[in-house]
Amino acid sequence: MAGAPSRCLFVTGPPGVGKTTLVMRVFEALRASHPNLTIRGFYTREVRESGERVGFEVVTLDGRSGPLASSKVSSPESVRWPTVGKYKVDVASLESLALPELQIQEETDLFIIDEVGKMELFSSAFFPAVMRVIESNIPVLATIPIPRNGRDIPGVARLRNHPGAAVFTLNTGNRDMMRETIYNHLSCLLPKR
Ligand SMILES: Nc1ncnc2c1ncn2[C@@H]1O[C@H](COP(=O)(O)OP(=O)(O)OP(=O)(O)O)[C@@H](O)[C@H]1O
Repeated sequence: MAGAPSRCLFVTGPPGVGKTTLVMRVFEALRASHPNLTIRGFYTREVRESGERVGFEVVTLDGRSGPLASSKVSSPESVRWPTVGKYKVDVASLESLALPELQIQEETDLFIIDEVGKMELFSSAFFPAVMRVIESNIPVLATIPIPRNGRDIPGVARLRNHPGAAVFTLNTGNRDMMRETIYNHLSCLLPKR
């Protein structure tokens, strides 16, 4: 007998392949087809100045945004912030936007988490909050980085190997088909309201 359909959908793939775009298109499509569902979460997007990438920001699905990381920040407190490449990570800003979105609430029908990556994992509260979502019975669509040299960053392997997880690896040739597959999968999983 076939098992229960996966409730935790993880989208992975190389940088720039279209993970955020896929997740946001699925979100928009679900919002149109299932207007009464409560979908919570956040995504991350680049911040560009004069064509140059200068950082990333966190955007909640209800449209609030704040910094995630920047190459331009120079405030005194930022001296102690963790860095990824040339970017300083504003953990407090991430936490203030993302953590409330990951609270388990009965009325939530779907969580969207873009992404569980190196920057987000500098927050010691972030991964436990993601695990609570994964271990709840609420469906989740999340993005995770592709393993480097065959290795996941710490923590991400726990998501990938979680019972009930399905991992979708994107490339430019399959991303449109994957979007359809994920939308259809979630449509079957979500309540009909
Ligand atoms: N299906 C698609 N068709 C055409 N262009 C796309 C598609 N998906 C993504 N793109 C384009 O590719 C670029 C990168 O997309 P996106 O930011 O979604 O990638 P990502 O995998 O989330 O990147 P990162 O790893 O940096 O977070 C964007 O300019 C986006 O418009």
